[in-house]
Amino acid sequence: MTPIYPVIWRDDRVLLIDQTLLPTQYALVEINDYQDMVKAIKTMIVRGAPAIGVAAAYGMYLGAREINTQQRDTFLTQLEIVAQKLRETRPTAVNLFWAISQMLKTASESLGTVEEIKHNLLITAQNIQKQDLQTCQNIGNNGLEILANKPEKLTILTHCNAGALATAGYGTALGVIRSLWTAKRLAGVYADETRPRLQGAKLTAWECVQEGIPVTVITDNMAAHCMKKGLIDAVIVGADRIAANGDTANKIGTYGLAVISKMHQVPFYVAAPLSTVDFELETGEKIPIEERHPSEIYQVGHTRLCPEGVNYYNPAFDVTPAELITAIITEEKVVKPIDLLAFKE
Ligand SMILES: CSC[C@H]1O[C@H](OP(=O)(O)O)[C@H](O)[C@@H]1O
Repeated sequence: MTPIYPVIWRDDRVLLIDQTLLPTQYALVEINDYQDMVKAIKTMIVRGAPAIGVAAAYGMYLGAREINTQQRDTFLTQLEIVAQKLRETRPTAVNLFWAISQMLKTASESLGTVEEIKHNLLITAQNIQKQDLQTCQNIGNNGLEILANKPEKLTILTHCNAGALATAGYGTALGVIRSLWTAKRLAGVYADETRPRLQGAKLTAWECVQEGIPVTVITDNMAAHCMKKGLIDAVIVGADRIAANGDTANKIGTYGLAVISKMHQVPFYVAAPLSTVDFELETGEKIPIEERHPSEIYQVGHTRLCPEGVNYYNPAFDVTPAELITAIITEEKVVKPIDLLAFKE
């Protein structure tokens, strides 16, 4: 099985798997400048909290590469303009902002010439990518440890795509699923299609099929019925931003899934790197929720679903309160939401 890497640094440019074309077409998009990266994040060619963090880091390097000055202060001022354009792409996933701040930190702490700063920025972007891959593998192993304590194989329900495509590789929620599968502790996956952009039906299903993991795609409104029939042993989802108290922003529909999980006493796990925790936010109340274009609701492919004259509301995320979350699977360990603060530096 060839590992899936959504962001690739090769021959001095970035290649992105175009996730808007999957599963019917696998294509790599060449990104040569930071404006292309801004567009790629906005249009979700690359998506998923950690993946857009990695993409933004490379976007910062591509932007730095285009700055033609040897004056340090001028360079740093122009790099901030690149940072702001990348910040404005999508508001919810904190990994994007974390990665940009890591790149700016490298630039401001780098001594030497502007060329040396640019070199250090590339190294930082590559390290962010490498660290995220290792983080996902650690999340996978920690999830295996906490879940594989029963003799029978597990059936896991997941929402959206928190897989290799959403990270530097391996995945967070799907990272746990991959680790369970490798350890022969997994019976199969139920993947919510995840309206309106269908990341579950298109991307999670694609990843599972690539690895031969049995996957059942269901529409989002079937999850409660599946739990009532006893088909689901646990739910594992990703995260875009976690507040200090454990309230978690994730793809729209996650909150509802947490409520029905509670109702059916199905364990509900969030799998996420610590870089997804925003310790500046005490609770999830102030997590910025991205609203996307209504066409994502009223159109599927070239088919229009709704008549003219209809209003729309298209929040891309919702916030699951900490009390509905059984535990958060991080790269360090599995913690109760209330214990997250222990990781605050
Ligand atoms: C590894 S967490 C990925 C996270 O990001 C997704 O959102 P989007 O596809 O809009 O970028 C979704 O919330 C996933 O859980």
